[in-house]
Amino acid sequence: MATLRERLAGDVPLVAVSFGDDDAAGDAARARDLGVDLAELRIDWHRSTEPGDVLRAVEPFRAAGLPTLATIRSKAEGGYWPGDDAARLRLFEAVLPHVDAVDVELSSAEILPGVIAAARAADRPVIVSYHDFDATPPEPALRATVEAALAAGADLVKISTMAHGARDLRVLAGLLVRYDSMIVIGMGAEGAGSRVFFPLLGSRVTYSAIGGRPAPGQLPFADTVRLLSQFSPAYAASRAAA
Ligand SMILES: O=C1C[C@@](O)(C(=O)O)C[C@@H](O)[C@@H]1O
Repeated sequence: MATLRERLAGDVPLVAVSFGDDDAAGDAARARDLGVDLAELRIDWHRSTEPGDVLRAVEPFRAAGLPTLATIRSKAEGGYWPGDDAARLRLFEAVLPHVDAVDVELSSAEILPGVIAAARAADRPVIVSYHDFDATPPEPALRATVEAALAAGADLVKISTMAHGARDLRVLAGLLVRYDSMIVIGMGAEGAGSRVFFPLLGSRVTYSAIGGRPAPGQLPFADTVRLLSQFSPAYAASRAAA
């Protein structure tokens, strides 16, 4: 079985679902049974962010054999992390050996080098991310963001911005034409098609929802699987083989 690092570097897009800690055991079992490729553990959604409690909520996903991505999203980028950055770095360090990859915002400049160093030490790939829940910045600004994330040591760069129409979708698609190792998402109703179409252009991960708290424009997991299977023979074959 390929490692998550190998799958992220491959040609077949992965379908992720985000989970909190409401019912980790049930979520992990459901995700495994449904064939979720990647469980994004939204630790900023957890009721307790004590490392021991977080590790207890991570464990069922590991036990189910699901690839895991730890995200502790800052409030500045739409998340709910209640603490300071020093505590966030400590939590990343505690969790890293127990997950397969991490996601950290480029804007979390104070902890970015520490998270990347800890991920390197644990040999885990790092997604360096950028979110804009209001708009899609112009292409030169987004290119500068991608370049900065790559310079910081990103294995993958994730750009997720609110898309208002064709112009924004073209800007976002342009990033996939220009760079490899990208995750690109157009959020919102007008971006929803990007969640199926951008993986066809090489975006490595698409995020979907099983109940819970869907991000703007996110499609249900079952719809994402159905549409991606229809348009990506490689994805359909990977599901058939799983
Ligand atoms: O950054 C992303 C993408 C996302 O915001 C989305 O729009 O699908 C959902 C988040 O959970 C994830 O961390």
